Amino acid sequence: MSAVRSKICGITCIDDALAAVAAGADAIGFVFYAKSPRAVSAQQARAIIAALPPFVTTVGLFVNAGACELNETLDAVPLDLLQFHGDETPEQCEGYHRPYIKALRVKAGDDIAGACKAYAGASGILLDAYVEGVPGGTGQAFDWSLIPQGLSKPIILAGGLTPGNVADAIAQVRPYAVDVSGGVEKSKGIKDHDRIRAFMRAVRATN
Ligand SMILES: O=C(O)c1ccccc1NCC(=O)[C@H](O)[C@H](O)COP(=O)(O)O
Repeated sequence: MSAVRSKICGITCIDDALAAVAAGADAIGFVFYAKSPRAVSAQQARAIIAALPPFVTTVGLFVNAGACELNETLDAVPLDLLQFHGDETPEQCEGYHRPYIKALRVKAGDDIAGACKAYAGASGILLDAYVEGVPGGTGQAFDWSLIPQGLSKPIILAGGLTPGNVADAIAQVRPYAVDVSGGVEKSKGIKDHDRIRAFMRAVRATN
């Protein structure tokens, strides 16, 4: 099995971004969703990305953003990958002609295999916890046994991951990548660099 990749999401400052990269994160995520305490402006994200060394994937996260708002962000911010975390249809996701991942908030009975087929153009599918009324960044894990084997897309596992449970999550799910936000924070939007390092050590120990 190839090494599991990692994304640290909800990055709001240069120091946290550099700490994530130094710890070995493959990608960092920026939340462009105003209702989140982790939300950043295009200017903030641009400044953080300008401070990054090469070979770090930058991910822009949107929740049902309008085309105008999303295109303005794309014009201002050098994003490598889009993450659609709302109810965006496959057609809407495809409409930006950029690599993207689609997030699914998982609850019992969801047809995850069908969703992987529906979002045929996605680079990957991010599986996150379903919490009524909260689109993401919940800090809640979901029942990983709900994830079927043999899905047609690379799976990014998210939702309540921490330095303490990520190894078990990888052993059980064998995802392409893991994604974390709250589990490596001091407070919403402020990352704890020791927890980032502990999380990345735990991921590397499975590789
Ligand atoms: O992080 C947020 O605040 C957020 C808000 C609205 C939609 C999505 C959001 N985050 C998406 C992510 O990719 C998070 O990393 C993912 O939901 C996992 O979060 P956590 O459970 O805190 O690790």
